[in-house]
Amino acid sequence: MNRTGRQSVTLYLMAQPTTPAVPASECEILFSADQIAERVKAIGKQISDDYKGENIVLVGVLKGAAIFLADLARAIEVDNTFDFVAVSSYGKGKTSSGAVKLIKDLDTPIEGKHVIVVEDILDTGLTLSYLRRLMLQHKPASLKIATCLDKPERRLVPIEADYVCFSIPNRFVIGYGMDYAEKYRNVADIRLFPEDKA
Ligand SMILES: O=P(O)(O)OC[C@H]1O[C@H](OP(=O)(O)OP(=O)(O)O)[C@H](O)[C@@H]1O
Ligand code: HPA
Ligand SMILES: [Mg+2]
Repeated sequence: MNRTGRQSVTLYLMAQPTTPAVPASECEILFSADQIAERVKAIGKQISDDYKGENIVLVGVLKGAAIFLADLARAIEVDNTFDFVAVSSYGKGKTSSGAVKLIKDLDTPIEGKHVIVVEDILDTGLTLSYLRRLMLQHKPASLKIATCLDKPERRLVPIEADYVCFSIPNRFVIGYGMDYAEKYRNVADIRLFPEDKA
């Protein structure tokens, strides 16, 4: 690379937003791993009762829902398989256009199946209302939504989940699959990210 190229790489790297240097241990615990496990077990039991004798397809929304889905699938006592979709949303901050795009589709058809879309968090509702509309086009036998967290104060579109582990106030959370700038997904508890660092 010539001298000019090297200089522009340096400038580019300097312009990148820095990832937060907040250790997870400094973020207040909202729900401990034990509290989460207890609620996931209860929701798993509720789903098992509601779908007795049926097969269920759990559809996880990458990446946030991966950890909740892994735990929920094992807490459900009726036969279940799982699949994943991924979406990308544009400008989810103050400049949100509300546009959501599918970037990974289902691997297996869900027509005639009992489907539960699994999310880590229901926030503005834009992701799940887009996915609900999309899933219904595939003509499942039934369609429900399970979310680990619900942040109802933030809703921009009307949508409710059928199964909710915890309802939370309007605070940014990390852990148990949820990220800030892709970090903290592996944190076992659900923690409050400090307002002044977000
Ligand atoms: O109700 P909404 O306002 O649409 O927000 C909820 C969605 O936002 C987060 O995903 P994100 O798109 O950040 O991607 P990720 O799952 O890979 O973290 C979260 O995992 C939900 O999928
Ligand atoms: O509070 C949150 N934390 C992480 N990801 C999110 N996506 C929507 N709300 C949140
Ligand atoms: Mg997500």
